[in-house]
Amino acid sequence: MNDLRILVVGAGATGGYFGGRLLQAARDVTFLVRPGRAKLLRARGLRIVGLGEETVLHPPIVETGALDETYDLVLLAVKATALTGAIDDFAPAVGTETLVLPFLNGMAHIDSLVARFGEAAVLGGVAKVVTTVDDDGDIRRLGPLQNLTYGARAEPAPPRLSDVDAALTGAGFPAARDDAITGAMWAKWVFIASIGGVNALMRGTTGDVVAVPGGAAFAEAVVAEAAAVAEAAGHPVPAADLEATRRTVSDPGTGGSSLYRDLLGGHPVEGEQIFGDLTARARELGLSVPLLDLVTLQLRVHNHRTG
Ligand SMILES: NC(=O)C1=CN([C@@H]2O[C@H](COP(=O)(O)OP(=O)(O)OC[C@H]3O[C@@H](n4cnc5c(N)ncnc54)[C@H](OP(=O)(O)O)[C@@H]3O)[C@@H](O)[C@H]2O)C=CC1
Ligand SMILES: CC(C)(CO)C(=O)C(=O)O
Repeated sequence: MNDLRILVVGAGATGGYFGGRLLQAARDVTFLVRPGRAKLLRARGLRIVGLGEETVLHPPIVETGALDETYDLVLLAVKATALTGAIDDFAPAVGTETLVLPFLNGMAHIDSLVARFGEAAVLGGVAKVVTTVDDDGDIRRLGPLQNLTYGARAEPAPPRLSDVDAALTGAGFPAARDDAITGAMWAKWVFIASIGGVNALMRGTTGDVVAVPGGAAFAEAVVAEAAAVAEAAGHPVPAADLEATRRTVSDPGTGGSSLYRDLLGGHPVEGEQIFGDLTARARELGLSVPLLDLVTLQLRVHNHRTG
């Protein structure tokens, strides 16, 4: 598996960004997209814009339903709300040697992927990037953060992981293998539940929230609830990561999460996967998480209203 053949499932904010960068670095990348996105990509190209950049790429694309070969690596970059359909759509790309690396926030997707493709095929992954699909359909960077970590969720790591390393590193964004990827995914989950919870409950950026009396204490209380669940579940967030999360939610300059952008845009949000799952685990572990329960309920109402 020297020249790794990569299928990026979803050419949205994360898949379009990291897949686009890999393409720029001359990796063998194909995008699996649905018909609407295919039409737009053919018409405009895949554009990465913002922060002074206007890159236009013309990636190879395959439309869902037309996949007729397997790939070495699948980068899964769909929202959790689209996961079930996406699994069916990319399944023909998964052969006996294929590895699947998901970018999704939360943890629930791992169970769905393992149930379909088996333990050995599914890597853990943490994507950090501040991008959105703008009104023109372009991938718009809203901030400089960009990095990707990935790794085997259990020992022994698949030997093919070194090929994944070779493909993902040195491609224009920081990328690194993490041998404790499950812990890293939990740490990211706590981070995204904290920032997303603060945004969703207060309908403001963390900057808006910490600007008012009581805002910083509220933000701290959301972080504490999320961190307590991770700890009780056996995945305590390392002190440095927790400190970074606390700093981020108390920083007046911090914007909003992708969940908050979806919420403001009136789109369905990943409420069950980021909050419902966390609060269900809290209940099983005998923890009380009243703020996270409120976020869960609020996002259920939002998703019910937006259909
Ligand atoms: N945006 C961000 O800044 C970050 C997001 N994340 C996480 O990454 C994950 C992906 O989010 P994000 O990239 O933002 O989502 P987007 O909605 O921007 O992109 C998802 C893309 O997946 C496509 N898609 C859905 N179903 C299928 C399918 N069956 N086959 C092919 N393509 C499909 C959608 O295409 P269509 O146009 O057809 O609907 C859409 O373009 C989420 O879990 C999110 O929480 C993590 C870090 C940062
Ligand atoms: C960490 C952050 C805020 C950016 O990667 C994110 O994951 C999101 O917006 O969903």
